[in-house]
Amino acid sequence: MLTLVLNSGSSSVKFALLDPRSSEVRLSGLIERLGSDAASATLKTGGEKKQVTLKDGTYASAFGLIAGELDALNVRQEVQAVGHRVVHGGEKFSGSVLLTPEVMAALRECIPLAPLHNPPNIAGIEAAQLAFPNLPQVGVFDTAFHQTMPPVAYRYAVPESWYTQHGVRRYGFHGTSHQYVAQEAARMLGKPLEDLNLVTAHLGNGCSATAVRGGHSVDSSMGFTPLEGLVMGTRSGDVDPGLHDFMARQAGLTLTQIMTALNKESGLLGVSGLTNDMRELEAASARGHERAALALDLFIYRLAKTVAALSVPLGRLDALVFTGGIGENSELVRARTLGHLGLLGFKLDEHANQRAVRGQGGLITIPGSTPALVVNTNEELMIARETMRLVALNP
Ligand SMILES: Nc1ncnc2c1ncn2[C@@H]1O[C@H](COP(=O)(O)OP(=O)(O)O)[C@@H](O)[C@H]1O
Ligand SMILES: CC(=O)OP(=O)(O)O
Ligand SMILES: [Mg+2]
Repeated sequence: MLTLVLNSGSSSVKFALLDPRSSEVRLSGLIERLGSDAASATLKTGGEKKQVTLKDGTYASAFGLIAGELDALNVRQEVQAVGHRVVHGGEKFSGSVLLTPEVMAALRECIPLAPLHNPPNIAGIEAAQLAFPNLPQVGVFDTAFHQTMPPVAYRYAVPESWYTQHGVRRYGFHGTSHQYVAQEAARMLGKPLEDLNLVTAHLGNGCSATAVRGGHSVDSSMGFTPLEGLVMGTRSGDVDPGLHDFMARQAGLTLTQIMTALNKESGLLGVSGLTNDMRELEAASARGHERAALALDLFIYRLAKTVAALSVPLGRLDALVFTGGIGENSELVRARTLGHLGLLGFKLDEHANQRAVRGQGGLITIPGSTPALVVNTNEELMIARETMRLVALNP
């Protein structure tokens, strides 16, 4: 029994074919530069990796390629369902759903809530429905896990009609990852999840941190859109809302230009003027590149402040969890973040921090410290499990 999991982004599709019961991954891949004529795919089967060029940059050819790979592996008959990551479910979706025509219509209504993420998600679903017309397709939302946030966490202090008429509230994202790593952290700590108060930090291209009390999200750093909160690769995170008007008047920018700058030209890239890639930034900073060093400082300082703020709804912090490409791999970001957080009782174990590389994870603090740990996220496995659960409920 296999599930195909798809994460369709604005210029890439990540996919994995896996068995949700054994967690075995049969095929995985990343199709990049969609929308251009230089689209290419990196595919992994077993231990082998190969690079393929697409005939054009459309979603249709991306899904044609995936279907072709399933045939080449002779596994198409074993695939029972397709699970999709959907970033924004608004207030309509508090859990995963079968992607019926009615649900697709409701998803289109959520486009204004996540203009950068939802359109490619929807395009990916439509292409998958054409490529695999006989398979049930399920949507798993980034926002679902955060539906347990109380009003004090999800409301903004804006006129009430903005919320009641336009759905302006905080939603939270990366929920699948926060939920998965919270469960794994409980397992690694040998304690029931119900008894644990955790802050989980998902640090990838998009970054967010969540307060998880007894396995439920009670607050998160991302809000109405995936732009709020932490400093990210190309996103600013929190800024003064007054600067939109100021930059429009002062620099003559349109709202679209301002939003593009905040989403795509800010964050690590904007401050360093160099790159949004944490590996490159660390290397440049080590060579003495001052703007790279500042970008790194800002990223870490803001992360630490957010972890401290998210401890407030928990009352007591039992552990901090690092995950995502940066959280799992950057020894430096973890060490320096904990360095800011002595007041919460964190004491780094340098050797453990060096050992905690992708594939291993584990505790990175010394005995007597508030525990901090590295947990490798697995959004694909969570989506595959959710997909099979939904399919079993709707035979
Ligand atoms: N060894 C490493 N050291 C520091 N940062 C790393 C390392 N490996 C990956 N990263 C960073 O992880 C980020 C990408 O995270 P990832 O979770 O893969 O992204 P996405 O959100 O696209 O899934 C990039 O900034 C990348 O530089
Ligand atoms: C919600 C979000 O920021 O997603 P990503 O990290 O994939 O950009
Ligand atoms: Mg990610």
